[in-house]
Amino acid sequence: AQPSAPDPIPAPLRGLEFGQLNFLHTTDTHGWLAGHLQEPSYAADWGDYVSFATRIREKVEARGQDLLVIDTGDRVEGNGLYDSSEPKGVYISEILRHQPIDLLTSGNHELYKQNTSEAEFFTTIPNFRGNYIASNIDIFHPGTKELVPLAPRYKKFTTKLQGIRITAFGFLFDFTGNNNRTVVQPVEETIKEDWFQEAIRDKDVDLFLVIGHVPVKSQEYQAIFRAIRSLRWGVPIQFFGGHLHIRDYARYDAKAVGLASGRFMETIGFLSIDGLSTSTPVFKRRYIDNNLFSLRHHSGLDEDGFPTEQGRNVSRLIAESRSALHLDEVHGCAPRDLWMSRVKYPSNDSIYTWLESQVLVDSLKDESRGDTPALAILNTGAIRFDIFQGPFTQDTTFIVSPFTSGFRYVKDVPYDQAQLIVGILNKQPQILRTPRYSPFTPLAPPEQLAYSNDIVADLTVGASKPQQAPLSGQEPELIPGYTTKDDAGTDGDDTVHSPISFYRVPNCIQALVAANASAVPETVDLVYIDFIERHVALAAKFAGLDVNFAQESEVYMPSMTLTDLLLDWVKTHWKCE
Ligand SMILES: Nc1ccn([C@@H]2O[C@H](COP(=O)(O)O)[C@@H](O)[C@H]2O)c(=O)n1
Ligand SMILES: [Zn+2]
Ligand SMILES: [Zn+2]
Repeated sequence: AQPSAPDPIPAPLRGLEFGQLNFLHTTDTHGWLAGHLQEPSYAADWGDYVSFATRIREKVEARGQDLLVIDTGDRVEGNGLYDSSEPKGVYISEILRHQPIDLLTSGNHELYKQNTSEAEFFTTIPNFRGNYIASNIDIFHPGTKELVPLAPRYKKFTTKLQGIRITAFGFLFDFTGNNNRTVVQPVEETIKEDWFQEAIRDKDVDLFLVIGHVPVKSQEYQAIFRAIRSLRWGVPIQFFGGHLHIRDYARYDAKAVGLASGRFMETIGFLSIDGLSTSTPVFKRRYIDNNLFSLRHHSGLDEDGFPTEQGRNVSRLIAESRSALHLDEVHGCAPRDLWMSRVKYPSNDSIYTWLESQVLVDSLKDESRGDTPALAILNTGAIRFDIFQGPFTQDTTFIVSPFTSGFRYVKDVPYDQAQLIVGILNKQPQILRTPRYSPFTPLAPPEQLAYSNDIVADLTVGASKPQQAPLSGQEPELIPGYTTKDDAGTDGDDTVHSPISFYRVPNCIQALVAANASAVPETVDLVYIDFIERHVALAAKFAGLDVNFAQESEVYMPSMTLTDLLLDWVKTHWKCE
């Protein structure tokens, strides 16, 4: 049976302040279109979002105002609904298209693999007829082999009710890990192109709208802001961003702001602009917790009035898709919660400590290498979500570890030098993982940024697994969750939460896998996830190793991915009572 999403939770809410032009924004949904089945705060699904967007549109249009719905990429990779189908993504693209999205663009995850970028080209882009923009991405057309824009570079349009004239761009940050059938032009170069320079010289524009898979506090957005502002000092500029998986709001000047709306369908971003043509436009932002209590409240409708027929159909489609994919099939039962950053690393409840000390030690072994000890290095970014105590399902498998990266190794490397590599990788700034905060937020001197076990106390951070809303005595107890601090202050979240502590996580972890755990080996097989090969190769050089990775590395445990390794371990070790 399909488990139903947890009941909505009553909590103190801040309302939406509508304006002349209103936006709803999602980013980095990573396939979580079924919502969070184990977390009441984020349990609404894409069907509920379809109903919500309709209800908000009805509300603002009744006041003569306009609504635009935006998505800024990374719609793929990270959830069983996307990753467990063959081919990947077939259910997701069918579900996504039922939300009328006015403007959307690509994230880096749409470009890691050739299949994924071609699915964008042949399915998602046609599904959103004319609304998908790709200002700095090209693709080699799979038929003609010619290099062509992935989608139109920009779009000029007017809004439905007020005829607001908008020129919209859609950018990806300066990403270099894309597959070789695509080309990502650095933003700083794209903005010198004639088409961009002409577009920003157009005088008949009331608003420049820049959507992108780009952090709102980034050099890329600063460059776009400067390019537009240097020519068009009086025109408002609205940015929507993503990629860092955080809630964030940036104020570039009195007429230019940017909003980032979190990750994994936890957040629906809301933004309104009033007084567009005045010298002092007013911007209001809200980060909505994606649950039915919030969505109904902001729509001003109850359980019966809120859902639309279309929304209900999409929720049904999601349930049917999950069923077809057997996402609720239980592979084992986790005996306790394991956290990515809610506890210190290393510690008993750290998912990374569990990986190092149990999963890798028990399961990493290439039969062809006999008893040769291995030193295994993983990037912490390969793990995407916490594990909650209880059933570990087919869905959990991909939620925790969606990527198809396998292992590679270099034989017989001196252990003394190999064991230095992880330390070198962890001295780098955030590579190989998504930082939970903006790199522009001053946190600590740079030398301390690499990795320390300090609590990250007052950051804009995400929440995991909020408790049920306990009401004791007169005072409602707050539910732990997002307590966002951004350029407009601390009142952005719709739900008033108590804060959650987060701890820094290193870029990489390592485990020594050896038959005789107490002996220090002379040489080891240096094993690593193939995704991080170029970083490991560079760090190995710094460690004094003379290894040509392109020539000397080989596949370790052929056709075994980290996902397979984890799942096998869970099936063997986490039996349900
Ligand atoms: N095969 C892969 C692909 C990605 N990663 C990790 O994901 C990070 C990027 O994800 P965003 O959602 O933040 O764009 C990347 O930095 C890696 O940490 C991976 O491990 N393996
Ligand atoms: Zn992402
Ligand atoms: Zn991203």
